[in-house]
Amino acid sequence: MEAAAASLSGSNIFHRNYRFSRSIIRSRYIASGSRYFSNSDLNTQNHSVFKGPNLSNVQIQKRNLRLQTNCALGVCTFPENVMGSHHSHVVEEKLGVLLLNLGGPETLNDVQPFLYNLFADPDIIRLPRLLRFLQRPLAKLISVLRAPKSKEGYAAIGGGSPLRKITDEQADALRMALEAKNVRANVYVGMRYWFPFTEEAIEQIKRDRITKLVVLPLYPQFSISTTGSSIRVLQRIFKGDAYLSRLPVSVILSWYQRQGYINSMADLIEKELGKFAKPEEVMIFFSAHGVPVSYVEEAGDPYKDQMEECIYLIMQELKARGIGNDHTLAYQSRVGPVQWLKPYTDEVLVEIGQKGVKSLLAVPISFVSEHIETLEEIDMEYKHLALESGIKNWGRVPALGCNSLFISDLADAVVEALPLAKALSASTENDEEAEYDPLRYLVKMFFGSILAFLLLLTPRVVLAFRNSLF
Ligand SMILES: C=CC1=C(C)c2cc3[nH]c(cc4nc(cc5[nH]c(cc1n2)c(C)c5CCC(=O)O)C(CCC(=O)O)=C4C)c(C)c3C=C
Ligand SMILES: [Fe+2]
Repeated sequence: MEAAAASLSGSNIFHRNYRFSRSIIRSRYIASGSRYFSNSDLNTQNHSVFKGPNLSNVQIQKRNLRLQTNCALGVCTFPENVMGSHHSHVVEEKLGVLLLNLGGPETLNDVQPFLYNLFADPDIIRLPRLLRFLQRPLAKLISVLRAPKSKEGYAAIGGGSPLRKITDEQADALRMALEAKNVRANVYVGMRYWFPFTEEAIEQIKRDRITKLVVLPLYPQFSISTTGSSIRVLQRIFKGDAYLSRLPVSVILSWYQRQGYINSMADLIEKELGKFAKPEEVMIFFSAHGVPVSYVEEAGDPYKDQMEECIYLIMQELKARGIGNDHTLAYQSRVGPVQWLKPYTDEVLVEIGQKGVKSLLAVPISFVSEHIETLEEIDMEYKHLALESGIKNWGRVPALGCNSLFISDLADAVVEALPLAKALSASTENDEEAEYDPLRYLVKMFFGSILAFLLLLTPRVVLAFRNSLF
């Protein structure tokens, strides 16, 4: 988020279907094709100067357009809450930082309702508009079917997700890092699918009479399914709320390109490489959480591009330190019968094992806390698969968690976002979401359940789900 919010005009850089249109976000994504980053727009060190290998001018131009999504939102105001700054305001400024995260079940009994919340999210299962009435019945069905497999995973890591505890620790660490930079702030945690829900965090923010808010999703790269989904929730909550719609807010959409984050990832990799007998022979294996291909190709999700750039930047940093190992990127954790981003982690592990790679360092890249997909999927399933496929020496980079360089960099990101805070003044024009009507909801649920049930009896669907869900 080292970018400033330059001109906030025009259409959306997410092409075609995916639009944050009815939202706070729409008008603030920068889209003017002719506008390239100027030095005053961005910290050019990490953005306009960056050139990936073998990119044509058109690609670079496209890439720069995409990079503009990294800009924080809003303009003006000043860091009144920076301790020691002088101002003549009568109302005392109270800064809030809202950390957004996914959330995870804390007990095995939470698993099915957690999965229901996840699959009921239209940014996770993206149904065509005409079929949206099926969302909740489908979510119910899929969550019930998926729960046994998920429960096994959570049982294997101690009976629940560690995400809440880790995120709370990160919130605390961030508050202290801000304080060390003379910025006093309340730091809140808002989860998308489990407690403490984003709605609860916002309620607390209102009770605390926060006067300026920085929203910081704990996902380094932007995806429709993660940051995008959480921002939609914020839009819904802010809309129509007199206090919230006037609250100056700055949203940090992605921060994978920040030097502090890149350096702390490089530090972790360098340290883990040092544990191998022959560090230079180790393949660095980045494993990112996948998303369905349609997100990227049809909905314009910048996730894949940002992931590739992120890895490029980390490898550049390692190269600058004299570390020139081979590396590769693959995508893990696919769910359901659709195509996900390739290559798939499990397939690549087998392939490189068979090709004779003997030492491998797994680097989880899309998330900054330990969770089921690092502790169970990578540490157990993928490690087993890799060793079976001929890899002899296995290592895994820990998630960043409360790494002090990393947290300090997040604190810098917050400070940089402060002057960009702007009231979101939610617009209701063209609102797609129908007002809540209980009768309409019941009718939808009834017919939706019947349809979902019939759909599930279709032999093709039965087969697809059996292979991919359980
Ligand atoms: C950047 C990170 C993530 C992306 C992108 C993402 C997309 C995505 N996820 C699912 C389905 C599931 N995800 C689940 C757990 C889960 N997902 C992420 C991160 C991203 N998801 C994390 C960190 C976690 C773990 C949370 C925890 O409890 O520790 C699960 C539940 C676990 C399981 O059953 O495997 C599901 C299901 C989809 C469909 C999707 C994109 C469309
Ligand atoms: Fe996920």
